Amino acid sequence: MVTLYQNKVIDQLRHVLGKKEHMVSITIRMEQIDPLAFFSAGETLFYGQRFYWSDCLHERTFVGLGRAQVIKSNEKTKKRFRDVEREWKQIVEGAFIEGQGPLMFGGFAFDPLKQSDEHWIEFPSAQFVVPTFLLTKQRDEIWLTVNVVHESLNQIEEMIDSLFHTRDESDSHRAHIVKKEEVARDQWLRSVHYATDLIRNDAIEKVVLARKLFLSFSERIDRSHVLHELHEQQPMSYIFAFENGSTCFIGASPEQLVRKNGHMCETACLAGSIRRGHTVKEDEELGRWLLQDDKNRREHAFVVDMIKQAMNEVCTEVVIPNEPTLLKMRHIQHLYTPVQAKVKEGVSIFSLVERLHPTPALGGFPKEKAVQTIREIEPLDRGWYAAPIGWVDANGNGEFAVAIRSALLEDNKAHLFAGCGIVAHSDPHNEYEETNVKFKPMLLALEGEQR
Ligand SMILES: C=C(O[C@H]1C=CC=C(C(=O)O)[C@@H]1O)C(=O)O
Repeated sequence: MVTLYQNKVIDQLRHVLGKKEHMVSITIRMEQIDPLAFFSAGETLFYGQRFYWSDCLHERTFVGLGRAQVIKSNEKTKKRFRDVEREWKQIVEGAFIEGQGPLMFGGFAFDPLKQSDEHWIEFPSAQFVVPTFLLTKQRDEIWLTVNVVHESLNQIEEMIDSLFHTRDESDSHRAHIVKKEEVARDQWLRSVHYATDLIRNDAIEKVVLARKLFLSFSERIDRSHVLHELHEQQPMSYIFAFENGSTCFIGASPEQLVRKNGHMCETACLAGSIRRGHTVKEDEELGRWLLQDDKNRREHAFVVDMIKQAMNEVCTEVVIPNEPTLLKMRHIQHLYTPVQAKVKEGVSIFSLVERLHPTPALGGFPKEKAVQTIREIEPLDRGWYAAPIGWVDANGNGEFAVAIRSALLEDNKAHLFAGCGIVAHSDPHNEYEETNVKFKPMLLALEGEQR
């Protein structure tokens, strides 16, 4: 089987390498291969240059290994969205394509104006990569795309050899947690208190404040294993990982930012939360309470109003139900309102992302004031947490999730992030408990390391 793929790829490349276009992109159909196994197989050759994405409906899974092209922006304004769009168009136009074509994966920082801390040093305000190898699983079909810029046939042949010969490293040692620290807990509680004062004084209407949990492990964290745990434990989430040098941003988010397919697009309002119950009865009671609770309905309404307005500006046929329903994840339930619309001619996925980020579910309301308040009073640098992460294909279709329930992994360290929406009657201790529930997906996946 190995030589079959190798031969197919090499045969196809032999005919097209040396074309005058800058990048050659070919795609072949493959037999079944597990995307997580492919991610793991890339460890030897591509550690620090891998990504993983699987959407919440399991419609598409992407694994990227290596870097054929990188788009990067350190731009601190909204221009970063347009810079990425322009560069992506140039790459696609300059490529020789056989098959489905290249795809890029990446994301944006939450707030490039926030003073950055050293942990996020490898994550600029925008970065996307076109991988050398892209494995696509769409429904039950598997495709391998190879994007070549400089490599020779021999190099590609060796890489494929390595990828399809790597064994499953199930005998590897599991790292266990040796230290757990709540970062700036008291400062965060004070910030929540301060934010409620600002809101009561009409300086702002809603702000989302996040905090951090720091974990240190006995040895290097096995990223493939964490992805595996996230898949097992959070099957209804977007599962993502983006490696950049020695660090990896990873998570299991329930929140869609936007999906564009041709003229159609979708987004979702997700805000307002309560834990899951221990019994079916308790769970239903908590859900009913959430649907009727004024504070949570207010938090949710800010998101619906803002998204409605943003979509109406660039879309037609915007469909938004009048009442939220419940979205139940493993540890938490949220108020949820799905949105569908038809995009106006010429509106790209990048402009949708630019318009929507950050929704009041991650920033607050009004948007600019909320982001500025976060910049001033939140005791951490969010980096890529709570920001758009996702993919765009050669036709401009794609999907972005909001990167929450996430962590930044270093070698044997993990920084976990969780936040919650603060409105006038928020109680700092209840909000603190809510962040504990929101840490759970990443915490359990990382603790899975020691099971
Ligand atoms: C900011 C987070 O969640 C947001 C998404 C859903 C519900 C939220 C809430 O109820 O506060 C938050 O707005 C997080 O998980 O870190």
